[in-house]
Amino acid sequence: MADVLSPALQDRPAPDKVPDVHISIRNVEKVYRSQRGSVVALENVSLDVAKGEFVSILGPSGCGKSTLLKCIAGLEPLSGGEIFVGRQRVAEPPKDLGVVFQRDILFDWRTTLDNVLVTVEFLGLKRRDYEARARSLLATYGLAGYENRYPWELSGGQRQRVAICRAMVHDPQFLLMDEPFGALDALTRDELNLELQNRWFADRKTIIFITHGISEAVFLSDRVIVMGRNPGRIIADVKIDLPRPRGVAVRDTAAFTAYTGRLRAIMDDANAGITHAGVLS
Ligand SMILES: Nc1ncnc2c1ncn2[C@@H]1O[C@H](COP(=O)(O)OP(=O)(O)OP(=O)(O)O)[C@@H](O)[C@H]1O
Repeated sequence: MADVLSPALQDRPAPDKVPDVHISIRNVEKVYRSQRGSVVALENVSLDVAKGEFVSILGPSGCGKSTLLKCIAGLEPLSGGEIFVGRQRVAEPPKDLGVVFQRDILFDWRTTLDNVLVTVEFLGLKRRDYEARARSLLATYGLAGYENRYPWELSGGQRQRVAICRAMVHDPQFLLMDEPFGALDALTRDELNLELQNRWFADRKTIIFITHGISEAVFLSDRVIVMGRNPGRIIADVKIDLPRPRGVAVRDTAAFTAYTGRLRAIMDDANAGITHAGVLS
């Protein structure tokens, strides 16, 4: 984990000239303006995510993690810079995208299966073409037999599994996850981390995962990005070089502890407002 300066992203070739870059965030600025003044939520944020890569974003509250995610998802207009998903410059929500939010936002009047198929309806796709996949995804996430239950009949962990199935039902190539397990108890969170990792290992979707959990980020990720605040910006980019697939026992290894220790120190600096001159690799 040597400290090295990364090459300036603006000096790299255009995203459509780099075949394995899936998401390219280039010099992104986001300013929220209101009658009470302006908030610079993101300043000069640049990040490339490769196809099939699992990248987590850590950072103190208010550093712009959710804003960045909404910009990638085409849900917030940029104040500057540009974002590419594949060869497409993001101007509206990309179809090839699944999003999971911290709160599952299931519709109470819809069954589990109908909640999963919401995405298909929203995208104007034919429900019958996706029903078998929806059932199979639910089975993969341990929800076979729950297809006709309503959200209020499910536990928090089960609801979040439904939300993940809903994000994946149209087989998108990339997933954005905003603290999807933040509201769950530690045991359920561990279980879902393991499931997500195994699923990712099989599918190799490109995933950007926001979390406050350092251990969760190290466990799941190929790289962990740390953001600082005022203004929101990237202060570190740490490659997690641990063998895959990872079992829970990896957390007891010295290498894992070294990563969490290093990231905790960077997070402490971020909380204290200390700026890192370079980017870690
Ligand atoms: N719609 C908005 N209008 C004005 N300011 C906003 C808006 N949304 C977010 N902000 C501000 O932008 C900054 C970044 O917010 P954001 O929600 O992206 O941070 P975050 O890192 O996701 O925080 P948390 O970890 O607490 O969820 C904060 O200062 C926040 O107050």
